[in-house]
Amino acid sequence: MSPAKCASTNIPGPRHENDLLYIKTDVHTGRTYHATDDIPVGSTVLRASTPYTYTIWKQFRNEVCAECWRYEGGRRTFLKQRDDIGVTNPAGGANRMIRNGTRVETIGAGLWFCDEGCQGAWIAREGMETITLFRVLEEARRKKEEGKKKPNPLEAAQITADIVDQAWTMVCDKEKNLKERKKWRNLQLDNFETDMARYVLLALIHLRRELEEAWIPSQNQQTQATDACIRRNLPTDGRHDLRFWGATWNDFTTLQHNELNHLRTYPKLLEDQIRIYKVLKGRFAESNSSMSDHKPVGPADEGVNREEEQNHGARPGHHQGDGIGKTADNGDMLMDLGSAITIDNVRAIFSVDPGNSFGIWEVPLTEESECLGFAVYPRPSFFNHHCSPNVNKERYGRGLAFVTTRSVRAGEELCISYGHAEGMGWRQRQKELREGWFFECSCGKCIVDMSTVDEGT
Ligand SMILES: C[S@@+](CC[C@H](N)C(=O)[O-])C[C@H]1O[C@@H](n2cnc3c(N)ncnc32)[C@H](O)[C@@H]1O
Repeated sequence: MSPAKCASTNIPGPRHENDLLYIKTDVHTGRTYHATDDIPVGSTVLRASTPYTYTIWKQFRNEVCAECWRYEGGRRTFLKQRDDIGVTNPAGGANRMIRNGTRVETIGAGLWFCDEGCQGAWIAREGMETITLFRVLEEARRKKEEGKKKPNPLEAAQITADIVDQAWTMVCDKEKNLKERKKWRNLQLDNFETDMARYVLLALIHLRRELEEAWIPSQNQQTQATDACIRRNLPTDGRHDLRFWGATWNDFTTLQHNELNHLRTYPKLLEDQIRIYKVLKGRFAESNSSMSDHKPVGPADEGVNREEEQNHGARPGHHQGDGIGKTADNGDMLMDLGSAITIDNVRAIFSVDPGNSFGIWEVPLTEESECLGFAVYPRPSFFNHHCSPNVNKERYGRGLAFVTTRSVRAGEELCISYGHAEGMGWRQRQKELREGWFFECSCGKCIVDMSTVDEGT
């Protein structure tokens, strides 16, 4: 693959997407995009350069570039950079550089990159501290997958709004008990839960940054941002600002919430979500959290260096703190996530995922493409579904472009297809959309097909 394919921000199309679209609310299908003017076939009507939050599944994590999402059918040789390894650290506090001739590793943050360009771009947007936060979360990942001890998971029929509220109220009550909360620091997550926790954590980090009026990127982050932009021939200010994640928390949370539908379909998820909340609260929002205690681990558990641990048990510049102003191993200040990790926020993040997220599909898209993860892009989530859509979604790196597949008249609704509806009969399409996206499709094609459908079609 040529380097140009790594340029995730290089998406064709207009910069001011709202010139072509407006949102109108329909009583049956909610908010939906319409064309402001006649639009020719092949026009990009909307693009999103990066999701607000996303996750790449663990099984693909070391095969996919964390920045441009390049994937080569499981080959790994193109992934030259990992986490923040090799990143120049003006603060001088790096813990995983070459020390006494030995590479010192801590547990990985689970980020691999094609090259320094992709690594720099990721760091420019997310900040070095996000790597440290991911590393802390990865420490909660169970080393071995175990069968879960969940004797009596709720049945779908038992899931009601009251039951879900009650379950979270119990968590809220337990949270008041210091002894109970201390236990949360050591809770572990299985692979699926950790992957979901990464999705939640990234959204919380973005929220926290937004709230943190006083948050000023460190000199190190600014240098990284500027370098990455220069390398990619991008402007060094404005759009590629450190605070740019494609949308705001408000954009993200105004998406349709689907908590109840989702939990009714997968009742077991309620326990997973609660466990994830406890882990996030326990590790990122408690005094003396594992962020402060973040240490190298031993060779038996992923490239450990015991000597390093002994020598640097209490590393310089490393607070055993109260969650505020902790210092990361790289010298940057770690943000305090405590105020962002609330039950309401975590529930909102979970309830936006179903029905709004886009699968991160291997490109070029074929029948055999792998689904590498999922991502939520707030603006594109206002596209409604149509079984014969007039807009197609194309992935460019971590960005999406939405392109008309035929000419569209001013005022016409612009729709994409959520799944692989093409070629399916009406009943099958309805079933897929009901089970996967929780709605009865009332697109123009379904209305026509419903009236002409034969029994059993
Ligand atoms: C990704 S959101 C699209 C934006 C949504 N209309 C809103 O107001 O937020 C998906 C939701 O839109 C509605 N929707 C989308 N396409 C639809 C269709 N063809 N028929 C009925 N409802 C649809 C359903 O409520 C679905 O859960």
